[in-house]
Amino acid sequence: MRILMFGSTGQVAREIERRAPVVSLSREDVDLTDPADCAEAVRAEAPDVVINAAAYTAVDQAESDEITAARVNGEAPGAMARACADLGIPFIHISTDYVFDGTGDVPFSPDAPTGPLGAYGRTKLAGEEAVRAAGGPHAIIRTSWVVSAHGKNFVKTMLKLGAERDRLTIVADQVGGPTPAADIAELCLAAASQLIEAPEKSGTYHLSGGPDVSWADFAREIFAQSGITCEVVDIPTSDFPTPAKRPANSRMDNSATEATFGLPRPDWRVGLAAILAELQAEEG
Ligand SMILES: NC(=O)C1=CN([C@@H]2O[C@H](COP(=O)(O)OP(=O)(O)OC[C@H]3O[C@@H](n4cnc5c(N)ncnc54)[C@H](OP(=O)(O)O)[C@@H]3O)[C@@H](O)[C@H]2O)C=CC1
Ligand SMILES: Cc1cn([C@H]2C[C@H](O)[C@@H](COP(=O)(O)OP(=O)(O)O[C@H]3O[C@@H](C)C(=O)[C@@H](O)[C@H]3O)O2)c(=O)[nH]c1=O
Ligand SMILES: [Mg+2]
Repeated sequence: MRILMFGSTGQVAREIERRAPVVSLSREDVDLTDPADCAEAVRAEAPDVVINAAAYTAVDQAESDEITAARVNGEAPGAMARACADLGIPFIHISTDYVFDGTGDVPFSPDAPTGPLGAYGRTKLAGEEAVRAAGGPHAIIRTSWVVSAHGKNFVKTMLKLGAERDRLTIVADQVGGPTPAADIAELCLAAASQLIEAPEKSGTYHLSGGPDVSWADFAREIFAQSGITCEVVDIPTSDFPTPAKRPANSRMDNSATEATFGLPRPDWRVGLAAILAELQAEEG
């Protein structure tokens, strides 16, 4: 299976590169602000499958830079997907819980109505719609709260802040599933190989780690597992103002993912232990 991947420095891209031989394109190779370049890269490589692991992920920054976010998260995936459809090859794309409005307290199913609260979610939703409209075989994998030993994420932020402070205030009224990038990489690769054989598996799927937790409880588990002494104080979202509004309910129903691709919902506490072990090994 010859895989072309957009992204190489990101959390998910790095975990894919660890697991499979891929031709990966960094920002220097192809900039996603140029959708026509993305399509040309697909045509030039003519692979068996394309995975898009690149995105504009700065949620607050997107509020004041929606034009760039829309190009990277909306137009570029659309151009990639159309190039794939022309070649008749599957396109694997990653999306987010932030396409939902976060109301209620039951897990969102893949066909639940969307209603993004901010620019990042709006642009990611536009990407999903463009991928579906391209009409080729595809998997849109929505995930949430991605963590790994590399890049920017909540685990790394907590390890840094927890070492500096003995008390942190963390929002407790946003609930979702932290998801190790390693598990997303596994699903992307499973979907890639299975869609080549079975394009009828095309659709939108959810992968989020379980059990669902608040950011505050997630922080507590990070400190418990890493042996850091830092008190976590629950606060409401209203006490942590940010440019972008975030969904209160990020719970996602993973059942279709397990039924279709055979991958069960991962336990993020196990993934967290692996991430902390990797970070410790790097420190030497
Ligand atoms: N992070 C999270 O919590 C979540 C992420 N997702 C989705 O998962 C996917 C992977 O996310 P994750 O691995 O965390 O992403 P990261 O933020 O770790 O990495 C983003 C990647 O996109 C690349 N990129 C950004 N802008 C451009 C551009 N203009 N041209 C080329 N490359 C660009 C970055 O390159 P460079 O290093 O050069 O900037 C980097 O490789 C994305 O689709 C994201 O929307 C979904 C839910 C949660
Ligand atoms: C650092 C800090 C954060 N928080 C809150 C803010 C926010 O609600 C929550 C998480 O902060 P982050 O900045 O990591 O959140 P954010 O960047 O919004 O994370 C999101 O990224 C995008 C790309 C996605 O697709 C989402 O699934 C989600 O992972 O923690 C506190 O309450 N106290 C703190 O000290
Ligand atoms: Mg962030």
